[in-house]
Amino acid sequence: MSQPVLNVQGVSKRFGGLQALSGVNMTILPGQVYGLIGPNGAGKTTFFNVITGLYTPDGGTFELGGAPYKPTTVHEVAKAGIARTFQNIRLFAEMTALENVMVGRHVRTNSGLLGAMFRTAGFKAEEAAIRRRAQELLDYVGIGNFAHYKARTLSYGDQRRLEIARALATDPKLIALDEPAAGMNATEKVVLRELIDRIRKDGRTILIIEHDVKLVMGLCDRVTVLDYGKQIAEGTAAEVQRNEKVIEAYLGAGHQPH
Ligand SMILES: Nc1ncnc2c1ncn2[C@@H]1O[C@H](COP(=O)(O)OP(=O)(O)OP(=O)(O)O)[C@@H](O)[C@H]1O
Repeated sequence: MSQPVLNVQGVSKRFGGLQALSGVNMTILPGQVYGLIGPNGAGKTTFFNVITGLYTPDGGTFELGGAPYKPTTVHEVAKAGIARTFQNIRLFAEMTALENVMVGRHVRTNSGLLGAMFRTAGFKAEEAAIRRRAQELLDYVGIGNFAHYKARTLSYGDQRRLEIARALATDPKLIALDEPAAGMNATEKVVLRELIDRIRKDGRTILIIEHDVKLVMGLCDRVTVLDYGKQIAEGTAAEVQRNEKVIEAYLGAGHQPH
């Protein structure tokens, strides 16, 4: 078996009296699209926030590409190789699409602050390379024509694609998408699905939280289901879909996986 991209075991997180995550395990192999689903309040966002350094876990072990990593700060996690998008889009609204992606790329650059201040030759060459790469990524996600538009002027679907481009700019080992289809219409969802498929085909590994169960089932190689912070099922989309506990959790929450 190939080395997992992400291997986390026993992840726990408590908020006061609420056990938001209890002993969650996840192993994601290279090239997989891995889905994380569950009813509202199940702990999906908390899990994302823990593995990406936004929340400090109460317990758990964390490995990325076979090496332990400490999910202590967002910056450290980005450097270690996880890039994420957010349920509530977080772009620099007044910056252009291109600039937003360039910011993402800076995680991987060498010229330090002094280089930037004195605009050294090395800095300028690096900046030009970053700009080229950022434009390529905008083209890749299908919004290359909007490179010079301010992020806030883009449509909702395009802002989500811009977030994906920015995440890709860090050359992540794992790209974590937090409800990428939220608020999208049916046509935008089809385009998103094609994009995620393409990202996978290009050798990336993807973790995705998604409420649209149909999208998850069509896209994911494996799926984990959380309910009240506990992992109630893990397996292929087909296995998870016919799991009694999963059906019950969704029926109890008033909606059914289909
Ligand atoms: N910062 C926080 N402080 C206190 N409680 C929190 C915090 N973040 C999440 N919780 C609680 O932890 C539980 C899990 O929430 P979480 O947002 O992870 O669920 P979710 O599965 O992402 O839900 P949704 O699908 O609605 O986004 C909920 O009961 C929530 O109220």
